[in-house]
Amino acid sequence: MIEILNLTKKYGSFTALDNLNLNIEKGTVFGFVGPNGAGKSTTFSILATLLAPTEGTAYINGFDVTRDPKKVRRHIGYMPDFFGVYDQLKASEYLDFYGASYGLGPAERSALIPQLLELVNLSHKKDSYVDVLSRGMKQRLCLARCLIHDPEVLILDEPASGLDPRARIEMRDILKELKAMGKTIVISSHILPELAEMCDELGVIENGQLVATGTVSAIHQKLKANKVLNVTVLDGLEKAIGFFEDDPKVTAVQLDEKEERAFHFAYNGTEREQTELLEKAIHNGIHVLNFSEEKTDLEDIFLEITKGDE
Ligand SMILES: Nc1ncnc2c1ncn2[C@@H]1O[C@H](COP(=O)(O)OP(=O)(O)OP(=O)(O)O)[C@@H](O)[C@H]1O
Repeated sequence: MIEILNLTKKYGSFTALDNLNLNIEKGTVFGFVGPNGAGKSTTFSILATLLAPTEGTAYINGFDVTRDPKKVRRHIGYMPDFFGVYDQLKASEYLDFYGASYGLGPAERSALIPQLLELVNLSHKKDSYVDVLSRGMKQRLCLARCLIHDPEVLILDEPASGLDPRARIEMRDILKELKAMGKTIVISSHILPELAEMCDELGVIENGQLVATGTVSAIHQKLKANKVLNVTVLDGLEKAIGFFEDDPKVTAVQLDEKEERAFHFAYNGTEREQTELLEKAIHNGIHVLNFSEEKTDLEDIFLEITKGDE
């Protein structure tokens, strides 16, 4: 559905996107995550046909964003990270205006607009002026605007930014509904846990390069290969450290600063090898009080993947 091929964007001598390659299948919710300035908006602007790449291109539904921008636009709904709303219009008039600019007739618009307002939970605000809506409501109205021509692909640049937790949940639920409707959704955020909840696949972007792609669990798994194990012993700390240091899959053994008798190390063995290591330790007379894996949450993973960023 979306194919990104060798996409590169330079601003003068600065490379904002560096040879991006990616395939996104129909019906996928794909999350682009990366720190500020990583290149998310640049990628989205190119996909939305608003910015020309320096090299490479992207295809949406088979149409080239550089050669066939008009056709591409028919297939996409784009929500930029910053958008203006017209303050002299009511919510329903705002959608009516956009519907008309997409060439929908009056009858079609008056049938569609209540449905869209309902989808984004704004039916009760149809007669409110757009400029007095809350930020979350404005974001949802903007999302409704993106849907007016029933595009197959939605390109949403940080749709949940600046929203409070409740508004985020509302936005997430709406995206779930859109996924259930079969839309292909590309969404960006610099908050990994927020994206992980609603995406099928993730691409981590840093300094214009895709540094990891895959399902949320695959990315998790990949990083878990370098897990950290914590060990506390009842006594014989030195003997215990010596024992673990001898294992070829153990590296970087370090004493715990906060707890006596405790240390941790990086471990790249499998789960089975990990259980065998514990059995062997006990067999060798190490009095193990605690043997546990340090929990890495998604934030840690994000920091780990993007640790090259300043
Ligand atoms: N018009 C421009 N001229 C020069 N540099 C630009 C321009 N637009 C973006 N950049 C630079 O390109 C890089 C990528 O910017 P981009 O807006 O794509 O990042 P982003 O991942 O969307 O960041 P954020 O999360 O802060 O929105 C940044 O270093 C930015 O300063």
